Amino acid sequence: MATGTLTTTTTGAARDSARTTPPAADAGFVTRNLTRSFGPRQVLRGIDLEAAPGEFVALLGRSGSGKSTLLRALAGLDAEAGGEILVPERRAVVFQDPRLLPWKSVLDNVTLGQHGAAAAERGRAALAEVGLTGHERDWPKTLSGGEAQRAALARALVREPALLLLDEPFGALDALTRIRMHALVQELCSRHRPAVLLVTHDVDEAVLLADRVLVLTDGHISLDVPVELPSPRLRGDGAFTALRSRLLRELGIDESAAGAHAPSGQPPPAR
Ligand SMILES: Nc1ncnc2c1ncn2[C@@H]1O[C@H](COP(=O)(O)OP(=O)(O)OP(=O)(O)O)[C@@H](O)[C@H]1O
Repeated sequence: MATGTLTTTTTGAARDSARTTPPAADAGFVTRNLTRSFGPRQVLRGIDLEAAPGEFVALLGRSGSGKSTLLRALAGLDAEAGGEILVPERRAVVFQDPRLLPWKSVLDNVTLGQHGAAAAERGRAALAEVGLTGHERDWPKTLSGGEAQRAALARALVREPALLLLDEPFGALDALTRIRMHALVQELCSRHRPAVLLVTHDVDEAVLLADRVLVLTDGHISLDVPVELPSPRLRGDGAFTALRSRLLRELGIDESAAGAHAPSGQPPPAR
């Protein structure tokens, strides 16, 4: 998947401030001095980030640290964020709940906003990619939680995003479905190569899926580490465990309280 042209959004408080030089045009996304406050509380305190096209970045942080706030700013859903955001025009978001329109068929949800035979064909192809062939004419309420989330992924894919924003997309799924979704997202991302920002509270998930893991603490990126593990990545493998321990420490989570690595696929949350 090609990276789209980056669009610059200078938002919020920084709207009138001096503009900085645009980044290299091949960046996946860029933020400069990204800030966001809610009343007196400054949640994002000037975040500078840059991700390469096709890079899979996971964002960890304790509950309320501002992960979703950062993702919403990148999605263009927050007009009040301050600083500079450079993102491709073609971007898509998948949230924890699938947000399918109940009065539209699964296929019509996937192709929402797109019309004609070519759009329907792309929608059917995206549904096939997520294993939902045969469900095109179904109503969303007849899908299981995992199927609905796969439909939401298809809706994102059909837009051929250069940037895919995932906000705890597996959070509401049972352990087995979550493992299957991990495999599906890995496969789809290796095929389409969007830049990805995955917001999660799940340390194991971040280490399993990402090329790079960030930890958000007190409004700053307190840790930014590449995930350099042999493939396939195995929970319980020495390097996996070492990185997991480092991330848990950064999150201030007692490893014994977090438990051993979780073969059940239900890793400890960073809460
Ligand atoms: N619209 C809003 N109005 C007021 N406060 C908000 C708003 N959105 C977020 N916040 C506050 O900003 C902080 C960060 O919220 P955010 O949802 O980004 O955290 P998070 O790291 O994604 O948390 P979690 O892991 O629990 O989902 C929280 O204290 C939250 O209450």
